[in-house]
Amino acid sequence: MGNPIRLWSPYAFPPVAGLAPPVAGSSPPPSTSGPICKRHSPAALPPGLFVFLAPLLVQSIHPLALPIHGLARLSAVELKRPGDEPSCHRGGVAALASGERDKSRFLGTAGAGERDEFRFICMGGERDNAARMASEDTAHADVRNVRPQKRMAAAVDFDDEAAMAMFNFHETRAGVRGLVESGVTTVPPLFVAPTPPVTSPRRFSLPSVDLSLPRARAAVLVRAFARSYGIFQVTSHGVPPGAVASALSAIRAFNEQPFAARSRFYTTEAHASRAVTYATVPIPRPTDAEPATAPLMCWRDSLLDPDVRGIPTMCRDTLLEYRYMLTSLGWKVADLLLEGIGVGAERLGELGGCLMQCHYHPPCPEPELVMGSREHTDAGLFTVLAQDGVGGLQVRLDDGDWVDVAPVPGALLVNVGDLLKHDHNDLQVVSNDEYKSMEHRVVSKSTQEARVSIALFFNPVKHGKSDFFGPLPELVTAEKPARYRSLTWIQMLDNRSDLGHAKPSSLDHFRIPLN
Ligand SMILES: O=C(O)CCC(=O)C(=O)O
Ligand SMILES: [Fe+2]
Repeated sequence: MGNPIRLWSPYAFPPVAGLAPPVAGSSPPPSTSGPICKRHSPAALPPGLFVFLAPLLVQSIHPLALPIHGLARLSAVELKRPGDEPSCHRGGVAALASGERDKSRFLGTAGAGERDEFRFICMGGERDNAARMASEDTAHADVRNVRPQKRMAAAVDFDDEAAMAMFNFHETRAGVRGLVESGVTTVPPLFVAPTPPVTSPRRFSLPSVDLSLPRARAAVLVRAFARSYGIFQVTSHGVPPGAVASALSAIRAFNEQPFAARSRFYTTEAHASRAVTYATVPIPRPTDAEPATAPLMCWRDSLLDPDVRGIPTMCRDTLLEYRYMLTSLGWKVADLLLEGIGVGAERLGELGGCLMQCHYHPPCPEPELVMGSREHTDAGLFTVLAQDGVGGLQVRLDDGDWVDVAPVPGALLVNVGDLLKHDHNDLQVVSNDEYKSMEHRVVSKSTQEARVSIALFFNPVKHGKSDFFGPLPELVTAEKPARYRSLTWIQMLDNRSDLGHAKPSSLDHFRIPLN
């Protein structure tokens, strides 16, 4: 089989040096993420040409693919198993490429997601068809619970070309770094931000807390900065600078290995037996304003949630050590955040969910056109972030301006998440709006240098259907009534997937209007 990438449309990707198709059985099935987007201009490719090329394309990208005729539209359904608790904290995205049966043959597999949902993207079939096919083809799903995915049902018209381009991109298993290696001089359309990110020239210094200060003083500062910004940096945090530098270097080294070595890890699926997902995953933003756009892929490759079993050996020890140290720092920060709102540290319970995401932002030939990470707030309790010296992280100030957060050697960033949970109480929700979560994003700053960052998300340990978070009772008074209804982690994530990860926050859905 030749190179699986065909230069067939403006969305096509150039060949990647050394690229070989995955060997059947040696790697997970091809997968593509399922952002939610609407149909956009069909003018990019004459429909006749598309129909003509589609069978060739599908055959060329997967050995099992059979010709299909009339690749008309994409459909999606979401399946949920009733009563299931979320089993892992990962986005569950599955891919289906169409094939023989009713033009909807299952080629990808379903990924168990953070809400045990399965999202199928079927090419060539209508939604009902997709639902039927999905229920026939997977043993995981309860047919009675097949329901059209909320937004996709309304805007199911994924753009065929864009979705196909995404499929192709993932098929290369080479990531964004692969594009750069192939010598692209322009950014493929899938990565072009609908609105190029604008940076305000204003200088912004991130507030800083020296953790070697007396505890009471540190708590006052943490409180002040968590209230006014929702993001601050910590110094004298006890994590040796060498440990941070080594972790960042290990991620760089992993991503800069030759294609053959790194592509083994490339998958967009959450794999039970491989707790690492190395992929470029778009952050969907269903609320994107008209004109509708194709899914925006971020200019980055990420190792998501590397757990002991899955971390590539070349960076395993370094990352585990880093994670261990950062977890103790996380405890310290959690203590201070709670103390800052007058809640005893003994109420902290267990900070169970720690999720690590290691981002590699390759240099970009047209940095002004891409997003390294789309604008968003973090969902959980808080995040501790390490970045190298390249820069690109930005925060949105209250007046809407996006400003650079210049990297400070040795400092780590703390970012308050939407949900500061404690036991059955809880953050911005728990803290009854004492703290805020700040919108942030990453832009590309360099045509030459790759940027590396590692985010460690501290999430609620209990995230079942009966684990409700709400404002801590001691923070609710006659003067300051509860600002949020109680919610579960699942409801929170559902709202994020419906309403996007950026502000106005999906949290607003749970806000109690003040008279
Ligand atoms: O890469 C960064 O600096 C930020 C990453 C981030 O915001 C995230 O992973 O949530
Ligand atoms: Fe973030």
